[in-house]
Amino acid sequence: MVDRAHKPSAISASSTGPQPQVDISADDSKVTARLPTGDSVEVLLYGATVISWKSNSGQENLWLSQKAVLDGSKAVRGGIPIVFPVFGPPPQNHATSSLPQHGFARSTRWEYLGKSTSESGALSRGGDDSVKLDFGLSQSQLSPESRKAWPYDFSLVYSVTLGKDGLQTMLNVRNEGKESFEFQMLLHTYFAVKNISNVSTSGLAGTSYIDKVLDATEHSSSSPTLSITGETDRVYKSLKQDTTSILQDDKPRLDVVRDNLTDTVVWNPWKEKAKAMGDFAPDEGYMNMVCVEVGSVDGWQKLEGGETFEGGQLVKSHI
Ligand SMILES: O=P(O)(O)OC[C@H]1O[C@@H](O)[C@H](O)[C@@H](O)[C@@H]1O
Repeated sequence: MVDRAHKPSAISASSTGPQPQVDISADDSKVTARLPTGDSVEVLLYGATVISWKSNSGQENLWLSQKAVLDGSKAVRGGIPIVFPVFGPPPQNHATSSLPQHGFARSTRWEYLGKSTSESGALSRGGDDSVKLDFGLSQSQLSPESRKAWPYDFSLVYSVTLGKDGLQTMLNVRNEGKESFEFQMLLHTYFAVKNISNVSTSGLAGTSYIDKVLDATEHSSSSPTLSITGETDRVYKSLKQDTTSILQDDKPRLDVVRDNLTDTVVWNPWKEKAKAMGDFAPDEGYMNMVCVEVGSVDGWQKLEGGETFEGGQLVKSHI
């Protein structure tokens, strides 16, 4: 059971005043929330994976594979899987070495901690409602294998806030033990796009990146935009701009604003790799997605006993 008391609220929430018209339903596998404006979000308890975020126009903003496994037997291919406590294949000779790629958070069932609603939060200008859904994961909820592989006393609170102006997802990490630990975190967001041929991203210039497709070494680019024209797997480090924008046909489609995080991964598997993934469908799905993943993955965050760290993103959709 995660203690929610340690969690600083990502937006102000209130339970007084007129009852907000937010529709929330929760069952054994997922939590769904819909605002009076029509915006909606669906969060699977497995991995606390956001699997759908629709704007009031009905437009889906996240890409989810048609073959995504949603029964809790495999990390979800699509939506927003949470990467913790290690990004990518774990390095040798590190406390995370025995963990699987991207850690355990995306493949463990989380607990729904409840909701709070607000009429004046950061995502609800002009008196409209927003809703914050909290999910928790702590050491006692891990499988025996994960607990053995990473034997630290931690708790995570993941807050998913839906407002008419966007979706905010914040991860709060707390060291509940006495021994310090190191971790990386990343929100592996699969964004839906109309056609990757006419997609570019901006806000990533003027900084170095590791190109995992080319040679896993450091590169830099001064170009203000990045077009995705083939397999792309870049880790941008210590970004100066807070916002990475996804443009479709030269028009802003989504803005991804980092909060207390410095790094961003841009990933598209392209044709061959997409086809080789058993849970990636349809084969041409790579044309309709791009991952822009905010995180802290360059080096490690260290928490002493009793310390907390919080980081995440605010995503705004232009349609
Ligand atoms: O197949 P997975 O484990 O979900 O990982 C998908 C991709 O995730 C990205 O974040 C990594 O940069 C890629 O290297 C990786 O291939």
